[in-house]
Amino acid sequence: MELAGLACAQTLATVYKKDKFPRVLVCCGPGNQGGDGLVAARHLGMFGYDPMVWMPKRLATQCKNMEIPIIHPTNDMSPLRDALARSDVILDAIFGFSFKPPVREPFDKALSLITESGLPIVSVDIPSGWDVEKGNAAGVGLNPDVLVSLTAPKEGAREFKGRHFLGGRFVTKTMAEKFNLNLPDYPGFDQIVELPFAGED
Ligand SMILES: NC(=O)C1=CN([C@@H]2O[C@H](COP(=O)(O)OP(=O)(O)OC[C@H]3O[C@@H](n4cnc5c(N)ncnc54)[C@H](OP(=O)(O)O)[C@@H]3O)[C@@H](O)[C@H]2O)[C@H](O)CC1
Repeated sequence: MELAGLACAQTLATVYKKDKFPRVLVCCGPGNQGGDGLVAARHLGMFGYDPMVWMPKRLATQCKNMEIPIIHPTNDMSPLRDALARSDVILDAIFGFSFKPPVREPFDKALSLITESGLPIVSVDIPSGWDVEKGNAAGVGLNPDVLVSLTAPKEGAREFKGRHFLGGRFVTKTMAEKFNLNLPDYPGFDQIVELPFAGED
């Protein structure tokens, strides 16, 4: 989770510079992906961004220690609406590969509000509301500008057409060979590597 969260923070910081996009709304779901989001919020704070966290339950000792404001949603969406109005970019850490449709409350309204905000979105591992195999087949998922796949790109991300990064630099050569993962090398000591645009051969 630590390396995954750092990769998410580094991806957002690579694309959305803090002088133009200082205020980051990190939307955290109820699973491990939400945990990645909290770790990313802490790293973004260390990078000098102004992160804020929206999440469904109290997982956030780290963020409290760093005085990162946390919005605990109820079914009332006004706190999220207000937070979106005070943000420059969104880190989508709501659902990852364990998402199963249909989207349940309060996330159904949240996904619509996030889309309606028009803010740039960086999604973690698989855009929230997309199926890990079938992509946005249900048509209810977010349409992010940037995706950071963790460990390896998922089948459902094949149709993603934005800037695509790979993070989670913890796959050993043995594991990569065992699972036949054809992963690119990471540059230097970076925790992320940008993948060729989907349209490029
Ligand atoms: N790829 C890797 O090697 C790593 C991935 N990481 C991150 O972890 C997620 C997968 O974590 P997991 O906890 O298995 O799943 P999610 O984070 O996707 O979320 C599951 C929770 O979401 C709830 N859920 C599922 N579907 C819905 C829905 N339609 N509406 C509302 N809520 C939903 C689900 O609730 P249940 O009641 O169904 O259990 C779970 O609470 C992966 O994608 C990466 O981001 C690791 O951190 C690092 C390695």
